[in-house]
Amino acid sequence: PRLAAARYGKDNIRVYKVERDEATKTHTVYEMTVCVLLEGEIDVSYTKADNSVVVATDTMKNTTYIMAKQNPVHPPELFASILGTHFIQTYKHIHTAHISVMQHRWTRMTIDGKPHPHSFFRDGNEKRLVQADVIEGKGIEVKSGISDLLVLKSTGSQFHSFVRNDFTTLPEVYDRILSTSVDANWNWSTFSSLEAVKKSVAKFDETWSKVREITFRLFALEESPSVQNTMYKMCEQILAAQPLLQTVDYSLPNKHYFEIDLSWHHGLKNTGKDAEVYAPQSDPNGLIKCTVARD
Ligand SMILES: O=c1[nH]c(=O)c2nn[nH]c2[nH]1
Repeated sequence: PRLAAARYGKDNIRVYKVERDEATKTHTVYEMTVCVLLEGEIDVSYTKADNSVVVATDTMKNTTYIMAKQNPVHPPELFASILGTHFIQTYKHIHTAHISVMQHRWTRMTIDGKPHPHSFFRDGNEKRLVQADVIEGKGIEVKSGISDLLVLKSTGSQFHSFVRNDFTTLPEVYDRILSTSVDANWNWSTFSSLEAVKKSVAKFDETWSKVREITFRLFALEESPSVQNTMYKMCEQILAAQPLLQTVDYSLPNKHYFEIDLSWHHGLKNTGKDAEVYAPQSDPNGLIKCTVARD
């Protein structure tokens, strides 16, 4: 047998950083979970028990904290690129660094109508994601994303005219609840170096905001004929908004809410246009995926 592939590192490195503005006494906080996985001339550590090539995963954890201290941790695309570049520059036998960053939400509190200088709350389970693959001799491949952005609309969604046969029971519907948890990713054209990432640094927050805005607007405003069509339109608009993106992909679970027929209770109407009380379903759920390319 031969070692066909190998990468190793430290996962679930939790990092918090506070930036203190001395002039305004305002703090900004960031919290993220980092994964570092390295590739290179490391085979002998697997095949020959030769640890001379092993950068300990503990060292990677230490390095992550030091780099977070000495560099900006936001936007996460920049920090991931800095961290990955450090590894391939510092260890000549390491040729690829896979860095993933999951940024958690700390949204500033508004107290008496004013943004509070150092108080925040976790407004949702939504995460901002980055996967940066720093590849020696090639450049930096950056994939940005959001996950766990849970949305619901109480009408403005339909699903009909689908295949109907002797396996089909789903009724045609012209007015339904639509709920999903958005996992979206957008892939940047390869950056030639860390310098190129730094030149584009303003684009990362800008694009993340644009993706959220487009997702919310289309979700809310579209009379959705299906999850498929609405997510395709989101991807189209995101590609149009940022020329540096090559592909956009969405993965949307369909979180179903079933009508409850209560007519057995003295004829109580609660279906169709009279439906008000529904049974949210945890499973099974639809799962609709797509990748849209620019070309
Ligand atoms: O938007 C939808 N797409 C589908 O493919 C589907 N299948 N059942 N319900 C559905 N809703």
